Amino acid sequence: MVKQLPTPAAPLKIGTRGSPLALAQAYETRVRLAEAFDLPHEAFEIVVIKTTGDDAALIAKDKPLKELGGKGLFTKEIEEQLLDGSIDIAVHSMKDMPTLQPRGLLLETYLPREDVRDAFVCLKYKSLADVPEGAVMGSSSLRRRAQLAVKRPDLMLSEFRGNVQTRLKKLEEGVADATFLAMAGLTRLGMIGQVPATPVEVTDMLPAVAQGAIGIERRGDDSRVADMLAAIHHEETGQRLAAERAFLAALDGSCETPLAGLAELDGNTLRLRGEVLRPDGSEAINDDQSAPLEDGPELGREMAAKLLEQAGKGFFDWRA
Ligand SMILES: NCc1[nH]cc(CCC(=O)O)c1CC(=O)O
Repeated sequence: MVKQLPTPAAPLKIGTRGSPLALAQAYETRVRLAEAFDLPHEAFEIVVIKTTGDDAALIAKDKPLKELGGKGLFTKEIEEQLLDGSIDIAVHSMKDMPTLQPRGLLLETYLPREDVRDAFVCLKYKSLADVPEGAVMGSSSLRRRAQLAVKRPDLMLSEFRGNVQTRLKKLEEGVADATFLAMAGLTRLGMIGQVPATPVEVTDMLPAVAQGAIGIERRGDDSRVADMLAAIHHEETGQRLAAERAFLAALDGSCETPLAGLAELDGNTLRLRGEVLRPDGSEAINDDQSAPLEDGPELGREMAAKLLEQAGKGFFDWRA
């Protein structure tokens, strides 16, 4: 079969969730593809897919995500449509992606990574250090909750979710005094400067594995799409995520477990920082190692094994 580029008459279908951030990520993918192949934007159709995790009724309950069904909550319906050919590619926040994809699908194309840091978001105080004893922090992220519990055991924690706009509204309503959001999301939504957000250095709060990275999933046997995606793949982001996701996979974690990891490149050297925590903040174990770039995934696995060994008995009981 002759390989053909998409046309306005037969557009390539880009599947995405419908949240403002998910849409911004899908539009960015469309712009990069259109520019790489000098095609009109109409050659790419954005297809919005509702997932179980988007169900407003579930989100409103402010329950921990784990109780709502765990892995694949925001991806199952999208991957089904990718497998049955209703869409051709799917755009995801890599932070939310399990380390294994369903049979028949590949997730190996990454766009250039955004700011990896978390942002302290608060209408009253400039930084976490200014927050008075006993204040209420809103977060449903197990990682951020555990990291906060280590740093500021005096603060209260409340479940806090919804898209960025919803969370800001909750702050205005006084549901919580402050929260954390990823800088990447705020940047991609064009909200930097419009919301009271202060970046938190990674030495103060190590980000989630793959934070700030967009991944594009495809069918494994679709060579036309594979060739197209190769043109927009960002290799450095791929190398960093390979190390971080090897670390995550070896810890059997997901975005809903309290662990953090960040790989950075300096020439041909890859530096990996990793952290695992007890959910209540009573203990945090860290490591910081460097290796030749090509050994990134191996370093990720080794670091995971070392942290597991240090953690000792009972540390991971929260996973049961
Ligand atoms: N789990 C939700 C989620 N998944 C990706 C992002 C932000 C964008 C990113 O980190 O790439 C967010 C929201 C947040 O943490 O503020």
